[in-house]
Amino acid sequence: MYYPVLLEIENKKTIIFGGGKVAYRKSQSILQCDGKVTLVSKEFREEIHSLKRQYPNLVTLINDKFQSEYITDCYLVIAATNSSDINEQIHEVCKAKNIFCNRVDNGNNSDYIVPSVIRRGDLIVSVSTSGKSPTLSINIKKKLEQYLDDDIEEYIHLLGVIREKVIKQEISDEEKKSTLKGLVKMDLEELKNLIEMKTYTQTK
Ligand SMILES: C[C@@]1(CC(=O)O)C2=NC(=C\c3[nH]c(c(CCC(=O)O)c3CC(=O)O)Cc3[nH]c(c(CC(=O)O)c3CCC(=O)O)/C=C3\N/C(=C\2)[C@@H](CCC(=O)O)[C@]3(C)CC(=O)O)/[C@H]1CCC(=O)O
Ligand SMILES: NC(=O)c1ccc[n+]([C@@H]2O[C@H](COP(=O)([O-])OP(=O)(O)OC[C@H]3O[C@@H](n4cnc5c(N)ncnc54)[C@H](O)[C@@H]3O)[C@@H](O)[C@H]2O)c1
Repeated sequence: MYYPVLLEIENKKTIIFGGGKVAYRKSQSILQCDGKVTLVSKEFREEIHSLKRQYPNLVTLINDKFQSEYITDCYLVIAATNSSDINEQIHEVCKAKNIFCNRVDNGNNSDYIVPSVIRRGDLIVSVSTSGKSPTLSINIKKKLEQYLDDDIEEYIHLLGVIREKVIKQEISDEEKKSTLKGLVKMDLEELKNLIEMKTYTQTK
């Protein structure tokens, strides 16, 4: 059974074997999170060359086929070749080196898998079917997107600002808890008013 987590990957290196469509999509999502990627493949899609031009310091391309020596000094590995034998070999090397490997061709045999994600500023909604149907994950994500208000990003930002101030206040833990619970019953305008009034114990 998979354990859901959020990883901090800023400036950390992920090695991706493969230079095709999936390697490209995985590279994009890592770069969006400020991670670094090293791709190893004999061929790279044009979009991958264009990522390299866009992020010259974060993307490294190695023109070679998989070799176990490449799996060193990295945080994560993604086995994204179109050969399940090679992906299996990559996973075996990772196991021996205690590095998490995502096998893109086999959701039952990966150390981690990647969910379909909605982001609105600091809000992250992840949807996974534990590898059973990525297409269903994408469909559920699209349905959930319709429920998120346009101003949710600003709303969460203000909640974060006020929460920090509430936590620093010299009031009892009980008062803090009830204030924080009250905050999420307020709407955006009410949060803005609270910030202007600088009284953070007011709740609904
Ligand atoms: C969510 C997303 C995240 C991402 O990749 O970043 C993701 N797949 C996405 C797209 C997508 N995947 C596939 C298609 C083609 C349509 C189709 O066949 O359905 C498309 C659409 C496209 O390519 O456009 C096919 C597919 N996917 C996997 C296999 C192999 C297998 O099932 O064993 C095959 C069959 C390949 C074949 O036919 O041989 C495996 C995995 N794909 C996962 C994640 C993990 C499980 C997630 C979950 O638990 O639901 C897992 C297990 C491993 C992993 O990749 O981490 C991303 C959408 C991002 C978004 O738009 O939100
Ligand atoms: N996880 C997902 O979301 C998802 C989605 C679609 C397909 N898939 C699976 O992922 C695999 C890859 O899909 P794709 O669309 O990227 O395929 P693709 O054919 O576009 O790319 C495969 C890449 O692997 C490289 N490669 C082959 N042998 C290699 C080796 N020994 N060392 C390094 N690189 C090597 C090729 O040069 C090519 O760049 C598919 O076979 C399928 O099983 C997964």
